Amino acid sequence: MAFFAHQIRRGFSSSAVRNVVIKQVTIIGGGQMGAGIAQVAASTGHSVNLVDTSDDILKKSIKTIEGSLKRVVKKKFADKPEAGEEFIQKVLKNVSTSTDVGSAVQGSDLVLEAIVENLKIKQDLFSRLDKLAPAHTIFASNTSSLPISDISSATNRLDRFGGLHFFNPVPMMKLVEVIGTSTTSQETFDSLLNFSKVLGKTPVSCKDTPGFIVNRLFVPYLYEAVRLYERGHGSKEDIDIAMKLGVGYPMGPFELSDYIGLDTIKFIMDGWREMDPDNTLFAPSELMDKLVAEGKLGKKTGEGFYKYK
Ligand SMILES: CCCCCCCCCCCCC[C@H](O)CC(=O)SCCNC(=O)CCNC(=O)[C@H](O)C(C)(C)COP(=O)(O)OP(=O)(O)OC[C@H]1O[C@@H](n2cnc3c(N)ncnc32)[C@H](O)[C@@H]1OP(=O)(O)O
Ligand SMILES: NC(=O)c1ccc[n+]([C@@H]2O[C@H](COP(=O)([O-])OP(=O)(O)OC[C@H]3O[C@@H](n4cnc5c(N)ncnc54)[C@H](O)[C@@H]3O)[C@@H](O)[C@H]2O)c1
Repeated sequence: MAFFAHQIRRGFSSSAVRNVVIKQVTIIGGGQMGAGIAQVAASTGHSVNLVDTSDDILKKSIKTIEGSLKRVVKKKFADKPEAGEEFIQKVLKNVSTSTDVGSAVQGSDLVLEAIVENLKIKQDLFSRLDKLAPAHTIFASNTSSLPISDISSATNRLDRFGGLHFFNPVPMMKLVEVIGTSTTSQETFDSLLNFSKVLGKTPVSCKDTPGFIVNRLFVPYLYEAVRLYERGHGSKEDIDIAMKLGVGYPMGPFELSDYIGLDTIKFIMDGWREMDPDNTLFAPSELMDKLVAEGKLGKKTGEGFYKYK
C-alpha cells in the first residue's frame, strides 16, 4: 500500500514505466549555466546538443567551454599536456550546436532548459518542445526560482518533467538540486538523480517549494546585504570582506551577485514580489534596477556592482 501511494504521489503513468538512461542531452540556452552544464555532460561522455538563438552566441559558448576546459586540464593533466589537449578535443567533439530546437531534440533522452528566468518564455519553449521531442524524452529546467510545476504545466508530459538546479560555476560546484513535482514519476526522478551522479555531482532531493533548499536560505542573505549597503551601513567592499573573512565564504555578496548576473537576480526578485507582493523582503532595490537598466549586468558585461578589466 505504501508503495502504491508513493507511485500515485509521483504520478506514475504507463508512458513512464521504464527508467531512462540518459546518454544524449539537449541543452537549451548557451549562457553561463548552459555552457557549464554542456561542458560537464560532454566531459562525462554524453552526446550534447547545445541550442541558442544565434550562431554568434553559440560560438561564444564554445569559447567559454574551451577556456574552462583549459583550466580543468591544467590541474588534471598537469604532467601530461598532450593528454590534456587530447581530452579537450574529445570533449569538444561531444558537443554540437544548433539554433533549431526541433532538430536538436530528436534522439534526446533529456532536454535541459537554461534560458532566461521568465516563466512565460520558459512555458512557450516547453510547449513547443513537447510537440517536437520523442515521447520518452525527459524535460528538466535549471530555473533558480520558478515553480517547476508552473513550467511543466505548459506540456503534456507531467510525469517526465522535473527540475535539475545546477550551481555557478557548474564545472566547480559539486551540488545539483533534483526537484520532483507532485506529478514527476519515480522513474523520471531516479533518472535525473542518476544523471547528476554520472556527471560527478552530488544530488540532493528537493520538493517543488520556493527556492528549493539553497536559494530559500541564500536569497534572504543576498537581499539583506544590498539593503545594508543601501542604508549606508557598510561599503560593498567592506561587506564583501566581512563575509569572506568572517564566515569563510569564497565570495562576498556583491562579488557573487555580479558573478551570477544582476539581470537574473532582478528576474528572480520581480517574480517573487509578484507572487508575494506584501513581503518587504522582496521590495525592489533602486540600485539594482538602475544597474540593470544601464546594462551593467555584472561580470558577463564587464560591470555590475564592480568594474571588471
Ligand atoms: C535587493 C536584493 C538584491 C539581492 C537579490 C538576491 C537574489 C538571489 C539570487 C539568487 C541567484 C540564483 C543563484 C543560483 O540559482 C544558484 C547559484 O549558482 S548560487 C552561486 C553559487 N556559487 C558560489 O557560491 C561560488 C562561490 N565562489 C567559489 O566557489 C569560488 O570563488 C570560485 C568561483 C570556484 C573561484 O575560485 P577562486 O579561488 O575565487 O578563484 P580562482 O579563479 O583562483 O579559481 C579557483 C580554482 O577554480 C578553477 N575554476 C574557477 N572557475 C572555473 C571554471 N569556470 N571552469 C574551470 N575551472 C574553474 C580555477 O582554475 C582554479 O583552479 P586552481 O588554479 O586552483 O587549480
Ligand atoms: N547565473 C546563475 O548563477 C544561475 C545559477 C543557477 C541557475 N540559474 C538559472 O539558469 C538559467 C540561465 O541562467 P544564465 O545565468 O545561464 O543566463 P544567461 O543570460 O547567461 O544565458 C541565457 C541564455 O539563454 C539564451 N536564450 C534565451 N531565450 C532563449 C530561447 N527561447 N531559446 C534558446 N536560447 C535562449 C540566451 O541567448 C542566453 O545565451 C536561468 O533560469 C537562471 O535562473 C542561473
